[in-house]
Amino acid sequence: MEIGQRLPPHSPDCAGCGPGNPAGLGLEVVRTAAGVEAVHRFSDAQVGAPGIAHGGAVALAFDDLFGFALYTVGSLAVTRSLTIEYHAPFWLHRPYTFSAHVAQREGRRLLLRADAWDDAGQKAGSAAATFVVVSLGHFAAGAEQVMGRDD
Ligand SMILES: CCCCCCCCCCCCCCCC(=O)SCCNC(=O)CCNC(=O)[C@H](O)C(C)(C)COP(=O)(O)OP(=O)(O)OC[C@H]1O[C@@H](n2cnc3c(N)ncnc32)[C@H](O)[C@@H]1OP(=O)(O)O
Repeated sequence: MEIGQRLPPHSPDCAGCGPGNPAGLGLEVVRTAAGVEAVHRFSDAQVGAPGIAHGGAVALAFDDLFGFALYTVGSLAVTRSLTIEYHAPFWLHRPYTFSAHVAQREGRRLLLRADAWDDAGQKAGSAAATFVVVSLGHFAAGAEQVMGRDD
């Protein structure tokens, strides 16, 4: 993976980054020297209080970006805990730069950190997460369910 390279979505319909999910954020994520980065503008579909992105949508952006940071360590892992600090409102339609990296690894535990800045360079949020490394089998039951569905 080269610096600046666009990374592939987790799945076509991923709520964070899937291009086929009209209700998703549609994050476009690139590799950086330290980890991964995405510039995102929250839309009217992610509103909470008028003009401000819903905190859950902001958490989705952080969580999904952490999912991309896994590419930098080549491990398959899932979120076990996620903590968000909301330093300032995330205004709709304004660009925010999210960056994330893997800070530490202890056995199956990956400790991840992320920050988000507005276009004036003010920190709007930060996040910390514990991901736990899983095998491909972790996703098998969900994939079977999707393939067997006819609705
Ligand atoms: C068909 C193929 C399709 C493939 C397609 C692939 C797609 C690849 C997509 C990736 C996509 C990412 C997208 C964004 C990220 C999500 O959205 S992930 C989805 C949300 N997260 C989940 O659904 C996870 C649900 N939780 C679980 O399944 C289980 O709890 C887990 C996380 C697998 C862990 O269960 P477990 O394996 O039984 O592990 P457990 O023994 O509880 O803990 C493991 C270790 O972590 C430690 N630990 C547990 N909790 C904590 C904590 N809160 N703090 C610190 N340490 C902790 C434990 O102490 C233990 O440490 P060690 O004893 O090993 O030193």
